[in-house]
Amino acid sequence: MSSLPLGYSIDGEYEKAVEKGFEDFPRAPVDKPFSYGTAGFRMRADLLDYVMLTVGVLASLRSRKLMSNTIGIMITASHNPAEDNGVKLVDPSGDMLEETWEHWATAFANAWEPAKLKAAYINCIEECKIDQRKEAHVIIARDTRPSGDRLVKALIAGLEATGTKYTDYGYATTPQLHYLVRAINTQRQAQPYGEPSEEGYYKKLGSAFTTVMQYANPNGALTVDCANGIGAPKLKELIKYLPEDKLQINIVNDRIEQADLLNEKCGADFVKTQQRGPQDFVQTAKPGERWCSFDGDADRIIYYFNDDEKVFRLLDGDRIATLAASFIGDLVRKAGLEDEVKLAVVQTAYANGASTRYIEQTLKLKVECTATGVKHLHHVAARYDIGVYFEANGHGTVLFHPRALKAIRKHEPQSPAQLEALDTLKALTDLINQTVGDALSDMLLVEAVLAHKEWTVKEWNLTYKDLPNKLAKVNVADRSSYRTAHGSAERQLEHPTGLQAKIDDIVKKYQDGRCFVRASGTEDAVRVYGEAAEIFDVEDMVTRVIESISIQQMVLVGNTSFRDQRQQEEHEMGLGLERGAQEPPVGNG
Ligand SMILES: CC(=O)N[C@H]1[C@@H](OP(=O)(O)O)O[C@H](CO)[C@@H](O)[C@@H]1O
Ligand SMILES: [Mg+2]
Repeated sequence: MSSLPLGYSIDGEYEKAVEKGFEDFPRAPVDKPFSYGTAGFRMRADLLDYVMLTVGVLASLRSRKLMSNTIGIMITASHNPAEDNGVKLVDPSGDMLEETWEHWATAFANAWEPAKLKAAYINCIEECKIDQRKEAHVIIARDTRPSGDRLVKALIAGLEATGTKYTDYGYATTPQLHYLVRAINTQRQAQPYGEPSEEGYYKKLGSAFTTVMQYANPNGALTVDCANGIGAPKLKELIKYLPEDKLQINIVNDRIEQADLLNEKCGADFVKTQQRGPQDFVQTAKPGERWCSFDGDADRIIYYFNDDEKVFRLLDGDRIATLAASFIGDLVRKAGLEDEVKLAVVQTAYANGASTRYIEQTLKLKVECTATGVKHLHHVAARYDIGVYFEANGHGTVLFHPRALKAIRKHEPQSPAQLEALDTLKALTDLINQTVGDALSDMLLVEAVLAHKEWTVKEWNLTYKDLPNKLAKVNVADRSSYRTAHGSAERQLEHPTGLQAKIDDIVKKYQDGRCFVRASGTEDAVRVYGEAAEIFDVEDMVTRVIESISIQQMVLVGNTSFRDQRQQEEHEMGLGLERGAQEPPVGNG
């Protein structure tokens, strides 16, 4: 046993190796600091090697801090183009990395030289009281991006430098990695989450789906657009574990060997933001055919179809949330558990107002609104007996609190109908990935609910009518100057000063108008979301709000970058804005 103070490795071997690791993977020159955000680190893959090394180092500390439990590392850039990549950490429960540790990830990634990385490392050990003599365990997985191979090497260098035991699971979807982490860490508990292997994941989903479907008839074919990503081979594998006679799945966009096709004019993000289907859909889909799209790492899913007039209809995350909440709510009632088990739905400000109204007024369920980013929704949903959460873009899941699981397990059915409801409910707790939104699991959930309700996509779409809406993006030089007010669920800007009053003035002119502006957490842009009773009103309102941001932007930029009044005027004219529309300058904050 070392005679060093608690926290240090024998002879400082890890500290030295961390310092040395920096020399092998020097930090690429970048124009702004890295930041561990909503989706971990995400950027052009050629800038990421050093970041990977530091993530490996951090994961080892996180594992040592948490009683040597296994930490997950996922290498993916989700729906971004193929040349990007990214990395995120998964905590032992299968949740995302605890928020209080994000600043360590940022600090490590921004250490400019070997001595600084070593200092940040020692700082973390001291502040978090980490005993390095404890074992560290990590598992790794990645999506299909070509840069993944190289980046794994940098990551492993960080793990080896710190004496971490690791297993590389190769290719997996992000939710599969979350599943594996939880399954590994609960192996020796009374209620293990599942077999800790990829096969265990398929077996769990397959057998739960078989149980849920024993009370329902097949409901026609589903076509799945896999975004030319990791979802394709994993869905093909999953199909082997599903009851053949209950669901027919056709797969499109499964060309993972052609890296540049990843997310290219296909996938959940493309469909949601462009409000149109991928090419195969446009060319082949008949009215009423049921389609869905995954994103690049298969943690998001969006459904859609063409109606009889060939109008494209999107069934997004809000629709999946309402479908799941209504079905699970009915099961809870039918099972006789409505007094014990309460349900709530968690959304963000991007949820369509019509969905919120439908949940509150028709389904009579509680709705909570949180900040954007799954981790915010997840934490709020986890407080409820059953918390259904989805972002409008199709990322979400349903969480069953241990007290709800216990109530479901212990309940004695009083009739065959109660037994059926209870059986189905129990199977749903296994079918639904409890760690994170999961396109494969969510797809089976939607398919099961539609089959039980004997609904086509048209009937699903009829439950409520979406308010016409638009999500736009304005690229800005410094998104950090756009800040929303605390407690406003990101619906009110408090900075730049005066902009919110301008937006309020615009919005009040439109029937059922709602519009808000917030800085993206993942891109150098601000997002503008608007909805109103009529589509032409939405267009008009969003255009005006964008104009007011562009003017604001010029004011902000004008204070710092324009050489003179003339250059600023030329810039404005280039944007086609009228001089008279300009606001008096407000400070650049
Ligand atoms: C409006 C929108 O869709 N925002 C997305 C996007 O976040 P932004 O912070 O808006 O860039 O990426 C996040 C990570 O994938 C996702 O959680 C979120 O829903
Ligand atoms: Mg994703």
